[in-house]
Amino acid sequence: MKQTRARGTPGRQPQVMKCLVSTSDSRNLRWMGVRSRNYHGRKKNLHSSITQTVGCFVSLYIISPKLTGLMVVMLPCLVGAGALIGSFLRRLSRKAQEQVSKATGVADEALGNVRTVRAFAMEDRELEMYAAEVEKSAIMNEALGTGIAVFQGLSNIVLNCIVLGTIFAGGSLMANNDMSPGDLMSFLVASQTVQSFNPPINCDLCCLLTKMVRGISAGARVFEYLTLEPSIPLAGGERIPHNSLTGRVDFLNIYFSYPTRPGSEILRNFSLTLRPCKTVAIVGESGGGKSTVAALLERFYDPDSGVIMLDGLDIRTLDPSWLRGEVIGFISQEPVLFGTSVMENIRFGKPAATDAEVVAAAKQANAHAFIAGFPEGYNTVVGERGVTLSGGQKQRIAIARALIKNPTVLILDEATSALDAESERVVQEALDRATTGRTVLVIAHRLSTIQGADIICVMSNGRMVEAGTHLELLSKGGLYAELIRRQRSNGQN
Ligand SMILES: Nc1ncnc2c1ncn2[C@@H]1O[C@H](COP(=O)(O)OP(=O)(O)OP(=O)(O)O)[C@@H](O)[C@H]1O
Repeated sequence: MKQTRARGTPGRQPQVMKCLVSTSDSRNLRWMGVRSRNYHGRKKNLHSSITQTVGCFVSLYIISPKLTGLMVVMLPCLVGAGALIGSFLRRLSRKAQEQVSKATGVADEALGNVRTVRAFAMEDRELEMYAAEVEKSAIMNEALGTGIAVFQGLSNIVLNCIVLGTIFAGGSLMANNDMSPGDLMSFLVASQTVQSFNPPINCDLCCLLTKMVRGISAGARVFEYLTLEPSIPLAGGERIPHNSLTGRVDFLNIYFSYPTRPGSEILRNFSLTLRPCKTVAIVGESGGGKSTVAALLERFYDPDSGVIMLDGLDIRTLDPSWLRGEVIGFISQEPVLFGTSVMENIRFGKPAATDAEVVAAAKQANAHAFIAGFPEGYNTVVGERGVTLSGGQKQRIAIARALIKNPTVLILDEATSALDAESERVVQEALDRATTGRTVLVIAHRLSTIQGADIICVMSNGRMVEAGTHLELLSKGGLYAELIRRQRSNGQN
């Protein structure tokens, strides 16, 4: 009896029963492979545990060959049934894990491409997609949790029945004088040694508690982010009726520094007017603040002082989701595509677009021919971030995505600078077609691409230092002429 109490808490329910029950819990989990990492962690103790178990069975056989025989017959049946249910739960667990990865993938893609998502005012749709994936994951994990709970409960009942069955069978043997009371007690005590193969349940509870504490602290950070309010609201404000929108944009005396670098002023007293249906190009040295002008127009940030107006209205009074989703089209140097089909990528610009509208936008962007050449046409999946497409193809899909919403204002942020000469020609052709009849802001490094712009603005240190047509600026012999000279001497056009 002394030995029986050695591993448990004295004075609690019969030790043999407790040991067998606790054995069942850890064994259940191991059968299911749910705690396979812990199992591998205990590999070192495996040899000694096996030796202990074999020794235990030998002792049981010496005490009562009949009871041991009964145990040897019953155990494989139970292990078999457990393995079957365990493999089912493992499959369920794998599917639940895959679903969690899928949900994480959706979030990862949306957060990784947050500028594109915001530029198309698609935050709500991305949120809905993520919520749907998380919901599926929750359902699967609930089913898995229920499965594990039912399995554990059943196992505990079965193992308790084994103890009772052993006592019953032992009692019958005692009645026939085939076994002494002492032998039965020894048999019950020896059988508990099997549990040394597995840690007791309180160890599982400790692990669970540790995980819970870790989960709570990790969750606190998530909730912290969830309660953050964007400094610029995503929606709400005035909208200008489409038929009266001209697309005139005025930047008036803008001063701006990024919130993360409050001391460094990127734009200083910057003023610029984009006239309806005209193309304005911004050029200048790298880091001069050209892309920042586009970011302010998209209202990714608000200026520290000064006003940006659309058709005479301060854009801070306008609905940001309408401004980004319907008025402004944005094409960047590195087109960001999502890991869905070509059709869905183009439709990202206008979720309600029909298939015919998608095809029309693709034709306008010089993309229809190569898309139609794919075996699956518009249903071709472009891979994560469009890896299965060339730079020029990705850019033309991005142009189609921007054009499908028929934007009044189009921003091209170095849209062809990452392309080779041939791709640039095809993309430029698409852009020339796309810019007709819209207010266009072009940000360019390669000066050869903007020589036809109605106005070219030259920026330096956050200010506009020159403005005029290509010929006017060349004849002026200022910074623009110097930039042209530098590019020519570097072998660029
Ligand atoms: N999100 C940001 N947070 C803080 N600083 C930024 C951020 N984005 C840009 N900057 C800084 O603002 C300055 C202007 O950047 P911007 O991208 O507007 O220049 P650019 O003229 O477009 O340059 P390039 O021609 O190289 O693209 C740079 O010094 C840059 O480091």
